[in-house]
Formats: sequence, C-alpha cells, structure tokens
Amino acid sequence: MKLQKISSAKCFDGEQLRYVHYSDVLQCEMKFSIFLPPKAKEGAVPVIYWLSGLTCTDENFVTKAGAQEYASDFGVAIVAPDTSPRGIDVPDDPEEAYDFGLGAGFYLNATQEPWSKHYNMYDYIVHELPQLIASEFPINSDLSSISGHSMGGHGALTIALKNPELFRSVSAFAPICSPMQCPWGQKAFGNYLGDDESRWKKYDTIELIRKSTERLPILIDQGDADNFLEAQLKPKLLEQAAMAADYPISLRIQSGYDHSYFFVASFIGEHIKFHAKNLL
Ligand SMILES: N[C@@H](CCC(=O)N[C@@H](CS)C(=O)NCC(=O)O)C(=O)O
Repeated sequence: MKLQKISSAKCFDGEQLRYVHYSDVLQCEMKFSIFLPPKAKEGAVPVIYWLSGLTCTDENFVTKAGAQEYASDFGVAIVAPDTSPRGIDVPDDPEEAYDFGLGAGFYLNATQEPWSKHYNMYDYIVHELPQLIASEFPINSDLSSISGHSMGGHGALTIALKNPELFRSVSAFAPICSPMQCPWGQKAFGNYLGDDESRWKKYDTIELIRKSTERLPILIDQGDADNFLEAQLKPKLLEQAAMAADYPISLRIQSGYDHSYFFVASFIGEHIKFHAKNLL
C-alpha cells in the first residue's frame, strides 16, 4: 500500500487531511495527518513537522491545538505523524503502561529485542516520512521546521540537533529535556536501547546540545503549573547545558499553565509565527 486517503475536511480555506500507508522502516501500517494551507494550491509551501507526546496519535494535535488558522495565515503545511508503530504484530509494554510501547516510541531506533523490528521512529521521522511527503504533496522540503510536545518535544529537539541541515528552526512545548535523567526516559531507553547508558546519549537533548557545532533558532515554552515539570521535564537542565555550550535558546516559563493541549493551544500561534519567520 503506497498512500490511501482516510479523510479530508476544508479548514480555514485549506485542507485537513488524514492518510494511511505502509512503512518499510516500522514494518506496519501508519497513519498521519497533514494540513495544507490555501497557498498550497498555487505551489510548494514550507512544512512544520509536529511530534506529539505520550498516549497520542496523529489526531490529538489536529483536533486540540487549533494550529490550522495560523498555518493557513502563514502559508505553511503541518505534518503530524503517530507516536509509535501500530498494529497487532507490534509489541507493547507487558503491563500496558502509557509511558512505554504503543503511543510511546520516543523517536529513536530501538536496538533491543523484541522492540527493534518495529520501533524505529527516528528513521521514520527523519527519512521515510519526509520522502513520502515530498513526493506526494506540494511541499518544499528545503523549508522544514520541527516542533513537538513533551515526548514529542524531546523528539523535535533531538532530531533537529542531530540533523541541523534539515531544519530551519525547532520549537517545543514542555519537552522531556533529558530522558537519561528522568523516569519516563530511563524506562524507555533501558528497554529500547539496553542497559549501556553510553548508547542513550545520542537521543538526549542535554548530551546533544553540549556537542552541537551548528546553531538553530530554538523556542521552548514550559508551563509552571505542569505536574510533570520537576520529575520528568527538567527544563533547568537544558537551560544550564545551553548556557554552558554557548547555544542561545529562548526558554519561556509560562505562569499558571499545565501540561495539557490547552497550554499548547495558548501558544501554538506564536510557535507557528516563529517558524514562519525562519521559513519564509
Ligand atoms: N496519561 C498520563 C499522561 C499522559 C499525557 O499527559 N500525555 C500528554 C503528552 S505527554 C498528551 O498530550 N495527552 C493527550 C491529550 O491530552 O490529548 C497520565 O495520566 O499521567
């Protein structure tokens, strides 16, 4: 199966679309959503990749963030993939916990059995999906940015830091700043990558920012009423690492906001404007 449309709806003069295709790197069928602004009718437009957090599919962002109005105004497409491989053949956390397995792919390539066959979200987001998008949609892939929420914020930051030539800018909402130093990340990395923590470093924003030679524009928003702030997200670690590496980042602590999509919806317009400034 190459690419099949599941649904389409007119939205702010553009189109909100949903597709299913077979992924070779994940070895399963995958769904993704794409918003095309009205400008895409005239020619290729820039694109923002959006990576969602734990428990999400491609649909949470599309239905809750309210991004389409801004993407329509700025003339950028938004691609929202799923957060893990899917299907009855794909192994899940034996305890069916929300923070590992299905809905929790952590945007890495797993090296450990039984995860390594399907859990290759890094290759899917960096290689397979952009190639498919470029070949099937009016997208200028030389003009790409990336953003995400929570686990997806970790995904956006690590993928951009590892591939600065592919992106004009990166932003994140409440990202997991150092998976190596929090329970969500330690559980996922231990299972997907094995016990040798030296192998975890290539998927940890703090470790990557220390070694970065390129400088991408980075915008991060974090609510101070987020119940995952202290135990899981730890933006102070990122602020310190960025300062030590002389890597300028804009980290904004937003008073009273929690971890939900109400927080994302409150600032998504500013994030799209930030990316548009770097893309247009
Ligand atoms: N289910 C978990 C929290 C999971 C969670 O907050 N997921 C965030 C991303 S880390 C999310 O976007 N959830 C889906 C949604 O709000 O639509 C819990 O109850 O502790």
